[in-house]
Amino acid sequence: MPEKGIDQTLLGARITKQINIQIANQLNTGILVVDAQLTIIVWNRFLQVHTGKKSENVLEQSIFSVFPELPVRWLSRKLNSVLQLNTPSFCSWEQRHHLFNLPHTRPITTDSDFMAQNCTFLPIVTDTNDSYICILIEDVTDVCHYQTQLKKALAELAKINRIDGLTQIYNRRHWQKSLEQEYAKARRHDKKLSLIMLDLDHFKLFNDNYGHQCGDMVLIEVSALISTLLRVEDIFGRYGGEEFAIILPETDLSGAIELAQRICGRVSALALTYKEQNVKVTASLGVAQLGEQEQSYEALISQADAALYQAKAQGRNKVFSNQCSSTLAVG
Ligand SMILES: Nc1nc2c(ncn2[C@@H]2O[C@H](COP(=O)(O)OP(=O)(O)OP(=O)(O)O)[C@@H](O)[C@H]2O)c(=O)[nH]1
Repeated sequence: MPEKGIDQTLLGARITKQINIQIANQLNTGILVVDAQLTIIVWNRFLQVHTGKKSENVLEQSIFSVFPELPVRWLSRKLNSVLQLNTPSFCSWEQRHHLFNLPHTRPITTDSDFMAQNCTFLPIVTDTNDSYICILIEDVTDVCHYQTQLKKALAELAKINRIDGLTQIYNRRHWQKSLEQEYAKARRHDKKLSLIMLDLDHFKLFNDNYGHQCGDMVLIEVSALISTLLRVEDIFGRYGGEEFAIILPETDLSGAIELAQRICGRVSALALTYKEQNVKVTASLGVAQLGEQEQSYEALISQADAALYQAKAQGRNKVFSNQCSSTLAVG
């Protein structure tokens, strides 16, 4: 009877071992077990398929000789802490895209030739008190690919949300939001803030005389030119059809007027051609500096707008500044 019991226990253990091996070989996850010296003890079919290395060629070998690409210092430290603390550890594809150079088998084009991996490091202690680490390598190439695509799409959407499609400068919504923030900053830190509103002169004539495409070309070229004249902190946006606006943080009125005059001169000197015809463009500009009396960013826009209106009324291709309700012609 006792002998039969021992036989059955041995048989049970053997069956359990075979079941475990078969499960390990059918899983779509790499299973790698190493001992305390980081020598490979278990190697499943997934790893055989993805490395092209059979178990007889890797068992009893150091993990670092089978995978020379592994970061030795980082992984040794990680595995040692798993052994010493007897707690699992994890490394996601977001931390390291892959640890093991296993080629991915997807027909999709991804940023890497290798399979993205989530790796789990599990401590195993046997009843004879021997320590091992089971490394599970999960193929997350699809997750990584679609998340990367999603991130790119979201970044593109965020850009579309901020950028004017025609001129590639900030659109009105983003520009106005920026002005609101700059206004609050200027008020909080008692800093200077100026604004330039710019409107192309008789712009309707470009469309009427040469067609809408010519009008679009003028808008693109003028905004590209102005972009080259600004500092990185300046915030340039398309306010309306042929109206542009520039926020000038930490800039006083004289600095803003100087810039506006430079822009006015450079726009009128712009040599544009459309279908072999010379196209002449000029702009009118209104400048305002934030003063005590403006209680909102909208009030600052109104000041610059009033100055722009004066520039138009006084014959165009001019810079006007409006401060403390006195209008000053500067162009
Ligand atoms: N091609 C083109 N035209 C636009 C665009 N947005 C607005 N416009 C045109 O810009 C013109 C603006 O005309 P107006 O507001 O009369 O101003 P203006 O002709 O520039 O005259 P002043 O501002 O008084 O000098 C209109 O004909 C609009 O159709 C655009 O994206 N592309």
